[in-house]
Amino acid sequence: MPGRYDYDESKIGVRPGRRGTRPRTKDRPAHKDAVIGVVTGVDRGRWTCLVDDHVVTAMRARELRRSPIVVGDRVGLVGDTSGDEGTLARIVRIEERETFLRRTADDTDPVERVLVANADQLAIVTALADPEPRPRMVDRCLVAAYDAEMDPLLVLTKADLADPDEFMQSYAGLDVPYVVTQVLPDGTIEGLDAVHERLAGQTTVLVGHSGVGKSTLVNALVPGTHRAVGHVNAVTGRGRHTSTSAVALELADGGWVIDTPGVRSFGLAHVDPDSFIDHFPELAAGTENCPRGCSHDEEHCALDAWVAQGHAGPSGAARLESLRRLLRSRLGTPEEE
Ligand SMILES: Nc1nc2c(ncn2[C@@H]2O[C@H](COP(=O)(O)OP(=O)(O)OP(=O)(O)O)[C@@H](O)[C@H]2O)c(=O)[nH]1
Ligand SMILES: [Zn+2]
Repeated sequence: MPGRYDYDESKIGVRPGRRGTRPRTKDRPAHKDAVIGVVTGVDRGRWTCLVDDHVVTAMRARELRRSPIVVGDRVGLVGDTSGDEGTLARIVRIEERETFLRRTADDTDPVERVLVANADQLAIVTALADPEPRPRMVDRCLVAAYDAEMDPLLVLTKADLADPDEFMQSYAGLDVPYVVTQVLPDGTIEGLDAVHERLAGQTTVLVGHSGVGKSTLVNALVPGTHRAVGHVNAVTGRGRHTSTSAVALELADGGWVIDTPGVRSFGLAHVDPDSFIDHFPELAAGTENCPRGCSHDEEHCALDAWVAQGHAGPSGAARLESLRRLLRSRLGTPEEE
């Protein structure tokens, strides 16, 4: 399956880089010469875009001044799109996003932000020890993935330090796929093949707290990227904040990984609780008897009876508990993690 960043002419309606072949429809954008690129990096007012197979640096047109343009966005580019040294193209439009990962405004950041566009998988990287896993953060990431209509994947690192079974027990009620990795004494990563398999052909955003081994993983997945590998601070258990801006990296066997060093957690106030009931189909039908506006985490919720009557199968109770945990995680703040 092609990744979302591969050009699909049926969707975009233009042939990137080839002029004069686009259909002349009446809602044709103003910039008829624009070529389509994919944003792979953003740094201080400059966007790095991939156009066909070459890299173009671009600025944002004045009329888009207020529009966030994020990694993964497909954009229309005009001006010098040669990508030659010293050239600068101009982004004149943003194509409609298929998905977007966002976070709500919170105490530390007053603006709701789109973090990454058009990705289809969210890999939540968690060390099994050093630093200790943070289940609340994982739950919040799961909710963010559901909200963004992205598939979650748990990547459990440092299996040399702790057994994954205990951690995974708390996810028994959720059908979240997971892979387990560990760095071997010779520096190779056990479990890397399984990670490759999960990432192949997908556009995957990697999130995780500092020090979990995310950079180590990215360097192994995309050799030659040289993501800075930090050291876990013995006192705080946190790694150094060594890398700063999100970047999309192409996998050799198809697909993309997007590393998001700045993203450690999600404010989730924007998330509609009804949006993730859909991820629990065997419970969703049971909500029909709920009182109007039921939060599904209250006394009169009909789901308790639904599960007790066996409608949700043998794992119904565990699933309901997981659903409620996610519902509650939405109400907390990232600071409580
Ligand atoms: N024991 C053990 N250590 C690991 C493993 N993977 C990574 N590490 C170490 O964990 C530390 C942090 O790894 P990084 O790859 O820098 O972690 P990160 O998540 O990218 O952290 P930041 O760069 O701070 O965002 C480094 O000292 C790594 O060598 C593993 O599987 N086992
Ligand atoms: Zn309910």
